[in-house]
Formats: sequence, structure tokens, C-alpha cells
Amino acid sequence: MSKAISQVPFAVNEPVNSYAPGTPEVKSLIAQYKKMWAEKIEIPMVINGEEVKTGDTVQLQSPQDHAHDFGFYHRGTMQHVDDAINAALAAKKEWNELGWEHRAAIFLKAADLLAGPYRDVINAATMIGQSKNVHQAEIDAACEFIDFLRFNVEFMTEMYSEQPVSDAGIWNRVEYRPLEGFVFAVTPFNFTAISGNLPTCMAMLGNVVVWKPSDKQIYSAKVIMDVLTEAGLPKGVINMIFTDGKETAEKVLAHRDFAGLHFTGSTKVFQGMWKMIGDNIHNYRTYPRIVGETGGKDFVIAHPSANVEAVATALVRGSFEYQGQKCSAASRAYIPQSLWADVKKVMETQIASIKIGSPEDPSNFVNAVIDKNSFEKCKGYIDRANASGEANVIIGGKTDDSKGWFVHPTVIETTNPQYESMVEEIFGPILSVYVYEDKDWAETLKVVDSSSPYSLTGSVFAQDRYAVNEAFKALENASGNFYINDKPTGAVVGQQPFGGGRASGTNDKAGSKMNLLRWTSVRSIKETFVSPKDYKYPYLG
Ligand SMILES: NC(=O)c1ccc[n+]([C@@H]2O[C@H](COP(=O)([O-])OP(=O)(O)OC[C@H]3O[C@@H](n4cnc5c(N)ncnc54)[C@H](O)[C@@H]3O)[C@@H](O)[C@H]2O)c1
Ligand SMILES: N[C@@H](CCC=O)C(=O)O
Repeated sequence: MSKAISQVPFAVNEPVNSYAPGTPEVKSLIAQYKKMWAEKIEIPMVINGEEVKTGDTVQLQSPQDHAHDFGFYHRGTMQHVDDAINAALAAKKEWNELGWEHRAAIFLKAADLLAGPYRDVINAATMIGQSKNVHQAEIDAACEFIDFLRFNVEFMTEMYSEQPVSDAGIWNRVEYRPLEGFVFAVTPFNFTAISGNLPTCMAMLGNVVVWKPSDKQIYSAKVIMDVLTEAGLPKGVINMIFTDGKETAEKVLAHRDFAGLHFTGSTKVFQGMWKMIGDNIHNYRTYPRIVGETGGKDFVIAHPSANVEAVATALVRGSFEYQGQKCSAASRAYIPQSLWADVKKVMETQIASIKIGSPEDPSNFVNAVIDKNSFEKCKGYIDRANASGEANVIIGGKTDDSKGWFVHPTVIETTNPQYESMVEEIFGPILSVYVYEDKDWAETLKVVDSSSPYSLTGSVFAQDRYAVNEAFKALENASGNFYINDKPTGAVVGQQPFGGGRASGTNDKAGSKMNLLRWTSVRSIKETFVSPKDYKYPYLG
């Protein structure tokens, strides 16, 4: 244990590389991409620090070229789930007893490895497996993940420093114990950083983890595990398994030592897991912590005083970066009649200049959606809008699955603010727009607040400060992250703590002290220096 109270390095956000044409960093990253594209990677599970190869292999296909398989992973069974739980529980005592500085050092080292020798590798894996362009890979897989690691170390020490006051003659302390048992991280395909953050932030606090990444993010998940291993993470602390989601949940969530779920993914899956936890509530040693960040139907509302170019640009970037596959993506917009023709014109011009294709060419702004299911889902919304009497596809609408899962940036205009694409999460490059009469601003704020079950992110655009304030108040519970004159995506760790309420999650704010607190169970300690020796109150003589 520690014999000093030490200060961790001050966390600052990792600078984002430009990858401008001709720069050394873009040459290096594209060379890495080509190298990894040509390899056939074999990806085992990692249980108790050992690579586990089952022989039941699944090919990995790239979204931008579905005929190209870049490797395979080993699929596990329920026996591997048991093995992972047992490995985690076996590692618990030693990991918990290791001083926090040693735990912190491992994750700080992982951050430095990602910032240095692994930067191209994790970015390239994210480009190949998840179809992100160089900028989207850089802000996610490199920068956001590095930020999570460094800031969480700082938040952990801030949290540990928060101590109660003590009256004369006594010393009050609190200690932040890890949860009793093991914790379960279930992560989505769309952010490498989230996949890295969910298991690591819990492990940092002394917890032991069973981690099930999405089968669509396995390549970059492997890189995360490689980095953690090189950084010195002891065996069994984080166990990575590639097993069926539902079956795994049924097994893990029925275990007596299950102590917490850290989930990011769709609302329906999270609700199913919450229900399973409820059904098992009598089986547990302790009440499990449940943290879930889930779906979104994120809004942009413009006031008649808004700047046209700013609105149009926020819609183009907010809706189409990473093909709209961000939980924060702008997917419904409310534009006043007086601005609509101009906003539409700027959007048409900007979208016409967007290049679509493989991330291997950094000039492609839009790449492929994750898989066939997503492609079909997007196509369904486009086809139904084309056939609908109350909606029109006014920009884009083209899809092409001949080589990869490409859906062109699409804008649907509808006369019905309750139209399906205005209220349902699509998770693709499709923006729906409802044009309102300028006089209906206040009524439209009510529609924004009430027409979707989600409450993740949202933006208001206005130059009129009274209008900003009106939206701020009317939309108080309509989003967990609220933006004024900015797009609703791109939260930065340490700057905009991220998460939403209603059907969007438990709003425990990833990358913040609020989240870390959920993975601890506080013990209060009171020590009396000179203990009383008589039961009588002073006035009883
Ligand atoms: N709010 C946020 O911070 C945030 C961030 C990223 C993504 N998301 C959401 O995630 C979704 C997209 O990610 P996705 O497609 O990977 O989500 P998903 O719900 O399909 O999968 C998430 C994880 O759950 C697992 N899973 C799937 N079915 C399961 C089941 N029945 N039981 C247990 N586990 C199961 C998957 O294998 C994966 O690991 C979107 O809804 C998006 O809004 C939210
Ligand atoms: N933190 C990211 C969203 C992650 C969800 O997919 C953002 O703010 O855009």
C-alpha cells in the first residue's frame, strides 16, 4: 500500500491530429490501414490473461467491402462465460489490494501507448471494422479513449480525496470500495472509446470485469485488450468474451456475485437486461448497480433569428458524420418557414460536395453503415418515405450495397411531426425535417419535448437570447446534453459529461466522477481517540 499521498499527472484532452493531405500522420495511418487490410487477423477471447481459441470461428467482414474478410474471431460458449466469471472472481482479492497508484499507472500507461505506438493501429482497426473515416477514427478510438483513461484517473483521485469533516476527538473517513462480486460490461459497435471505457473505468476502481463487446467491433476490441496487456493489466481483471449477447446476459445476470452492469447500446436490449436483473433480485449477494446509456432521437430546433449557415452546417455534420451512427446524431430538425428555403439550399450545396466510399481514401466524408441489417433498415425508411403521402425524400435517398453497405446522406421532409422517421431511432444517415410556421415557435418546443421517448442530445439555434432561454426552459428534460448554437454531437471527455435520461439511459455521465461513483460502495469509518468510559450523560452526574 501507498506510503505517500501522490498527485496524478494533470489530465488534458489529447490533441486531435489533422490528417491533412500529405501530412506524415495521414501517410502513416493509411499505410497501416493497407497493411492490416491485407492481413487475415485471428482474434481469440482473453480469459484469465490467456488467449482462448475455440475453433468455432466467425469471419470478420468490412462494412465498406462485404466480400473482403479481414480475419476471424473465436466464438465462445456458456462455458467460457463461466470461465470468465471465475477468472474475474479469482483475480479480485489481489487486484483490490493493489494500491490505487499501481492501478492508475496501468491505465495511464495504456493512454500513452494509445497516444504513441498504438495510435495508427487502433485507428486503422476502427476504420476497417467499423467503417470510420480518419477524422472520426481519430476523435473516437485514439483521442476520446485516451481522454477517458487519463481523466478517469484524475476523477478517481478527486473522488478518493472527498472526505467527511471530523469533530474534535474523532477522525471520520470514507473509503471507496469496489463492488462486492464482479461487474459486467456490454458495449456497442459504434464507439471504440466507449468499448474501452466501460470495462476500464470499473477496473480502475478495483473491480473485476467480464466484458462482452459487440461482434461488430471485435477488431478494435482486440487492440484494446492488447494495449491493456502491454500496459501491465494483471490476468483476470478484464476478461473479454465473444459470446451470444442474450444467452450471456441470462447467465451473468443470474449469478449470485453479479454486482453491476455497465451497458451502452440500444434501449430495447438494456430494458431486457434490467428486467432480467429484476427477476433475479433475490439471488444476489448485493443490489447490483445498473448503468445504461442507450438510444437517442436527437433534435435540432432553429428559431427564426437563427443563422442559416450555422443551422445547415450543424445539420450536415450532426446528421451525417459517421453515417449518423452516433447516439447523439441529429436526426430530427424543426426549421421555421421563414428560414427553410435558405437552410435547404445550403444543405443541398454542402451535401452535393460530400464524397462517399471507403475510409481508405481520407477524402470520403461518408463511409458505409455497419452491416446488412442497418442498410436494410435505412432503405426501409427511405422507401416508405418515398411512398408516403406525408413525407418526401428531398435530398439523397440513394443506396448501394453492390460492394459495401453505402447509404447516401438523406433528408426527408414531412408535414407530420409524428411521422415515423421524426420519432424513431434509425441509426443511419437519415435526417427528418419538419417545417413549422414562425408563429408556432412555442408550440413547436412542446412537440420537440413530447414526440420522442428519448432524451439524449439536442440543439437550439437562435440569435435572440430570449428565444434561447425559452428553449432552455421548455426542453429542460428533453436532453441530457443540450447545445446552444452548436451541433448535438461530439461531446469531449472532461468538457461535456455525456449521457441522457428518459428512454436514453440512466444519465450517469460517461467520463465523469458521477459515473465512477456508481462502481464503488462507500464505507464510512469513525475512529474515536479517547473512548467514553461511562454511559451517563454529563447532566446525570
Ligand atoms: N447513449 C449513449 O451513450 C450511446 C452511445 C453509443 C451507442 N448508443 C446506442 O447503441 C445502439 C447502437 O449500438 P449497437 O447496435 O451495438 O447496440 P445493441 O443494443 O444492438 O448492442 C449492444 C451490445 O449488447 C449486446 N446485445 C445484443 N442483444 C443482446 C441481448 N438480447 N441481451 C444482452 N446483450 C445483447 C450486443 O452484442 C452488444 O454487445 C444505438 O441505439 C445507440 O443509440 C448509445
Ligand atoms: N459521445 C459521442 C456520442 C457517443 C454515442 O454514440 C458524442 O457526443 O457524439
